[in-house]
Amino acid sequence: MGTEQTLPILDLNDFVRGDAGRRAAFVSTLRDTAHGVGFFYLRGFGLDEAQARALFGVSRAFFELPQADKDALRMSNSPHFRGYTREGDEITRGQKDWREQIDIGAERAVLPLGPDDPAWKRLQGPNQWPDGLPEFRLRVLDIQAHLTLAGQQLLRALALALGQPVDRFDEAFAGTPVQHIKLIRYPGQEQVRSAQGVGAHKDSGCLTFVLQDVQPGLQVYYQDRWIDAPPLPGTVVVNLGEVLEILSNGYLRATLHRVVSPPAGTDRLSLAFFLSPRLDAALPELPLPPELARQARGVERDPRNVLVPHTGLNLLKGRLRSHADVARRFYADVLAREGIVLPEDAGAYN
Ligand SMILES: O=C(O)CCC(=O)C(=O)O
Ligand SMILES: [Fe+2]
Repeated sequence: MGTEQTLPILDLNDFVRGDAGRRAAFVSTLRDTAHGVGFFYLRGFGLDEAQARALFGVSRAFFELPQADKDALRMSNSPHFRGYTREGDEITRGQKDWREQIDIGAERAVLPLGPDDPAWKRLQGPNQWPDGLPEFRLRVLDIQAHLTLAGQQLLRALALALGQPVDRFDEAFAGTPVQHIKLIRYPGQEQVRSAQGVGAHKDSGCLTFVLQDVQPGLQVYYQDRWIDAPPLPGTVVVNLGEVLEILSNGYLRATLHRVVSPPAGTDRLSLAFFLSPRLDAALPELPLPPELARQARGVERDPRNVLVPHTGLNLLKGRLRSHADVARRFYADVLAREGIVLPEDAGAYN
């Protein structure tokens, strides 16, 4: 279980506004952390504590809506994988996850689709917003914008940390990157049949930011033990996904993590933000300098989730597997063409 060990804390202002010395120190700590535990707290990411509290205020207002109102926004309405998922409808490693959530992307119009256009173009489109909660939409889009900027800065620092030109990732993340938010509520243990808020997993994309309300529960697997990552005011937790691990031949680490359901009588709110390149971006290669290449660990590839060097295709494959109901309803042609077999119940989380 948890130990006294804590994750490093970085301040993004050191990189964005610092002098040469602070910038260099930030890049060096980021390199060690992203190669080591793969998880850290970040300050100075553009959102103050009051804004974070207000976000969780509207998040709670959403989850307290009558079940029928939430179900009206269910994800299976949306070919873009946006919307509400009930507790227990998501599975990680064969076990149900006990959390309810709403998935929200960038608010963009659907892309015009010709008969020969690739299926991943269907991922872009509008969100499903709750009626009567105008502040919900404002707060969520605001935090999406802040975390996107922070992510773009962090990627510049990561490029330097990996001995690349500072703009190595700029183009892939410019303009219309994929900005996927999940607002999540984990019910207390008296209401759930296991303590699995979300089972142990690695995130599949590039960068993940987790903003937590007041309840702990997030744990990170490092050096054969689970380290607690409780909420720390003024910070967001950042971790790396499998795409960065693969692009760096395992120099960067996508770390296993999970959420333990909160104690009986409580619940836990969090927001996870997954930043990926533009749908049409090819993933940039990272030829590492020799001193880093020597420390690259290689990648453990998961035969159930083979990554291809294209963002839209990768994301679509992950989403089809996670949300079988949406897949069957809107992507039957893709399932047939690609020979994808979905699990009977819900999809496997990835
Ligand atoms: O809720 C959290 O603290 C983390 C959620 C998470 O790891 C995920 O959704 O990928
Ligand atoms: Fe995760």
